[in-house]
Amino acid sequence: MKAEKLRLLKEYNLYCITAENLSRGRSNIEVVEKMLKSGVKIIQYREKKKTLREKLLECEKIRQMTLDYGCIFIINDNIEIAKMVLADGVHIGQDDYPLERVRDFLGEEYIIGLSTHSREQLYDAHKIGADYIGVGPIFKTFTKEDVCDPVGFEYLDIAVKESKLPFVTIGGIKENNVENVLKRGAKCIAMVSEIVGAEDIEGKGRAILDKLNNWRDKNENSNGLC
Ligand SMILES: Cc1ncc(COP(=O)(O)OP(=O)(O)O)c(N)n1
Ligand SMILES: Cc1ncsc1CCOP(=O)(O)O
Ligand SMILES: [Mg+2]
Repeated sequence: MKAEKLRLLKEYNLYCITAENLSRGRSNIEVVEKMLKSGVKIIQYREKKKTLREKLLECEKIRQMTLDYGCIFIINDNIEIAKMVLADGVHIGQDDYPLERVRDFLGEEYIIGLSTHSREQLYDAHKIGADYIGVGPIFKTFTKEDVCDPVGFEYLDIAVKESKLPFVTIGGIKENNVENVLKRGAKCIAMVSEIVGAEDIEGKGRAILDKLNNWRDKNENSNGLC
């Protein structure tokens, strides 16, 4: 079950993250509905400003919606909400609860993703039992308030060569620069503002999924990896 979900993170895929403040007046629920209709298979709920009660109510709804569409549901930071709504997993950063404690709290079936910004953190993530890692921010981004400097392609190249875990590339990635990231070997791509800020979220999601699928077909066929 978990292995099947993790396969989605290993493949060419679009990993969509919510941000109501960038959603042009649309609610997280409306945005998630559109993401799901576009065919996205991994959604993270990331919400920094709402109360726990508000977040729980939204996550309960999104849990049901993602189950209806066969989409993985990851919750950022709020590990207790993830347990309450039976999400598929959580995403934590270097300053959040230690991964070992999160694993104790959630158990083996939950997916735990960990943000990494350096080779040292990548190896640590393997050691402490992360299921996948975040690699970024690749480019400059204004979406995250306390973001560190971009790690650029230098760390992405390390992750491509040395990560034994699935990795999700994040930070400043858009429809018009995603190929630069794919060229370095990234497969699972996270986007926030590009998706939630699009006038036509469904169209934008489909266009990026098409781009990833075309890239996969072209490159995996020519490498004889299919
Ligand atoms: C897929 C993915 N990668 C990185 C992050 C960032 O997590 P974190 O460093 O904990 O920062 P916040 O998102 O909590 O501000 C992420 N959320 N998802
Ligand atoms: C949550 C997060 N973690 C690292 S960069 C980032 C935000 C990425 O947002 P965008 O895709 O809009 O640049
Ligand atoms: Mg965090």
